[in-house]
Amino acid sequence: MDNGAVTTEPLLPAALAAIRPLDAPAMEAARRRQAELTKPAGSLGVLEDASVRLAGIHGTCPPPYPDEFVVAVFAADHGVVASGVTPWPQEVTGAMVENFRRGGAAVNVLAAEAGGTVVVVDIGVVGDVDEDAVVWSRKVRRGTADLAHGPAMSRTEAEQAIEVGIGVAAELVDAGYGVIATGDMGIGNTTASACLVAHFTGLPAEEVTGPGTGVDDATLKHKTDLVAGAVGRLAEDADPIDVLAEVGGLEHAGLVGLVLGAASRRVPVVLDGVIAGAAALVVRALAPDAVDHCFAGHRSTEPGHHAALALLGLRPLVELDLRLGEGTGAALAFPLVRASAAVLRDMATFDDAGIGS
Ligand SMILES: Cc1cc2ncn([C@H]3O[C@H](COP(=O)(O)O)[C@@H](O)[C@H]3O)c2cc1C
Ligand SMILES: O=C(O)c1cccnc1
Repeated sequence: MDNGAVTTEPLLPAALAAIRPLDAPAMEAARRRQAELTKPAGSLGVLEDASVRLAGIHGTCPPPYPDEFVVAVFAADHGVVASGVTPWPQEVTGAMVENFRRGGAAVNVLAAEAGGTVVVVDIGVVGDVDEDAVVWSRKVRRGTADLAHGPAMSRTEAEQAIEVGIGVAAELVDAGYGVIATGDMGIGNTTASACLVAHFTGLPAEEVTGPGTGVDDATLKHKTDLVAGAVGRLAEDADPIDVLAEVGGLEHAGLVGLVLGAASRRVPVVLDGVIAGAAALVVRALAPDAVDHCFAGHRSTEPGHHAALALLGLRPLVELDLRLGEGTGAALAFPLVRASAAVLRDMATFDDAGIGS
């Protein structure tokens, strides 16, 4: 790592060892309590399911009410931009990091609306990025190599980036955040996402490659062919971290670590769009129980996100045709997760209210 950080004990083995299935008795208690609350059984729909999941993650019913949440935006550049998969220049990644720092991006606005904080992790932006309270310097390398022509990064770099994510999760949990939302910034990252989704779902590139920030038909065809070619280099049973190194991004690897780290501490994660969904597929391959600690904040219009959520078995909390990333969909969904905890904690039971059921 070129940030001078000295890695001591690797964090990944300990995180994987600490991840447990959801707590079945706490989930059963939450289901029983939902049935006793003053409403027809099941009438709060997905909110009831969310409250049961929260109880299972925390191992208590009612689960703690999450006052605060943080969006951890992992930012990195992608060598595949040189292959013409996005209309935007690479410099936009670093420029958006400065926009996040100043509070001017969509995720800043939407996180603030929901009472959340934004932290940006430079895990691989090409240009120099200054560190402060908002932007954390954790560069593993300055952008990936072009995945069209060979591995995006080495396995060691992918592992380092996962370690960064686990470390960030630990810092955020220690700082008291009760829910962590995922965010991403990286011009070109919908191409790497499509590769990950195609590999892990086994679906053809045409079904999981989308326009990203918006490309014309010819560019979408080129992007799709490029994804098919890159995924074709991977053995079906390839090790998930090798897959990440071959066709993923540094922010994907960071997000893998973030989810694993949060799950290992029994802290819920709200996933954002296709970039988070692609990272969660790597998580699923490494530690399936960690996926149960996640909520799908929303479903983006990118086709790969539909495919990823289907395989993850996660139902999106909102569907608003967003196609931005940054953590915007996760920030919008956080109040729903919080509301599900409030229902379990605050609603009266039929007994309390003296209403016969
Ligand atoms: C100004 C701007 C702000 C963004 N915020 C998130 N993204 C999103 O778009 C990019 C992925 O799309 P593609 O693969 O087509 O390049 C990522 O940076 C993602 O975070 C943005 C993109 C732009 C241009
Ligand atoms: O689904 C997303 O998060 C997304 C879609 C398009 C571009 N950037 C992100």
